Amino acid sequence: MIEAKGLTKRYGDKKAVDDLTFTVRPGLVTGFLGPNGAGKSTTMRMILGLDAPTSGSVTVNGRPYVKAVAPMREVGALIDAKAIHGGRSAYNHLLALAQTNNLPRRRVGEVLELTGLAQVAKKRSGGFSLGMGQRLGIAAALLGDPQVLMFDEPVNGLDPDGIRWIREFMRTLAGEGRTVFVSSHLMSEMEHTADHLIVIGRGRLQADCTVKEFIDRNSEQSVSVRTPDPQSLHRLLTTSGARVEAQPDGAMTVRGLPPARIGDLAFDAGIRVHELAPHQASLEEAFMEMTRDQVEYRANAGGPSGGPSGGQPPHPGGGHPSEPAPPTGGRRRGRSRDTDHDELIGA
Ligand SMILES: Nc1ncnc2c1ncn2[C@@H]1O[C@H](COP(=O)(O)OP(=O)(O)OP(=O)(O)O)[C@@H](O)[C@H]1O
Repeated sequence: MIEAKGLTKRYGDKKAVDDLTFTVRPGLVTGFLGPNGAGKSTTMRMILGLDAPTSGSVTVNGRPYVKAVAPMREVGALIDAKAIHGGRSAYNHLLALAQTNNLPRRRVGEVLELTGLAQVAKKRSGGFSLGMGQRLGIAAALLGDPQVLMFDEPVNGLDPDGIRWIREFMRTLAGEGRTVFVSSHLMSEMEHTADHLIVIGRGRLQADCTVKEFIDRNSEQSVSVRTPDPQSLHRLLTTSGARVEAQPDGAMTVRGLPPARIGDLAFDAGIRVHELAPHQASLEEAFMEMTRDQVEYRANAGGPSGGPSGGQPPHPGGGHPSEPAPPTGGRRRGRSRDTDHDELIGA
């Protein structure tokens, strides 16, 4: 269990983390979401005792993590998978960690098996693909068989197989009763992985709820309707209080009325309906809606973002650019998820 109370971190006059209070519970995958610069990495660093809070506190299993007697048995963390000695084999890397942390040698073999690295255990880790590197980072996190696991952007840059593997692995770890806390900017990924969400924006807590609650609160359901008589239905629905938007493919998107009411109104007016399809917003759409005023860095139309890329590990000693981005316009649709999101968060 991770508990933050009034957790605050200031850098000069900037509050990177601002009065965060939340609990990350065992047996669940808790997604930690926020646009670039929201304060996710700073929060994770404070949980691990790598940064000291300006005020407030955070505990792991009831104690500040720096006071843990056997740190690797309490928390396993994947913060920067590239932080390994490339000349060492996976086996030797894990063995060195086990020996310096007083963990049994047999755990090395066990975590290599668990993460599917047993076959390549004797190969130099410098030659590993990104996905194998992530597996090795996860193997290291599991070495002490900890109850609490923290992953900072674990699927960043992975191919679909690698993403699926990590997703299923996290679900298994939570299924074993462990606390799994994972930051990500890939909303579509979190939608399938997380049970619970903690969302922050500009350092402040924005939401602490289930994925479904978050979507319900931050998006409006719409209904796609097709009819051979669009003009009449458009008029009817508008006079009944709906907002109707004609789509280029002939369908209309209706907001403000539930599907059953739309069907009843059309039936009563003798208007045929050929399609009536409710659209549930995705987590990404709900997230965009909620955080559109809180995005700190964004790609310029003419070039790459001045901000850091999503999923960067903590910024050792280096500051971010400090230009706040202006609020975006309305919600945009009909584009690829990743393009849309990357542009918004400046990844
Ligand atoms: N060492 C530092 N010195 C000064 N400012 C910092 C430092 N580290 C972080 N910040 C600032 O704190 C804020 C939060 O940064 P943080 O890296 O925690 O956000 P994040 O949500 O993890 O974003 P990203 O996904 O870009 O890593 C940003 O405005 C950043 O500029």
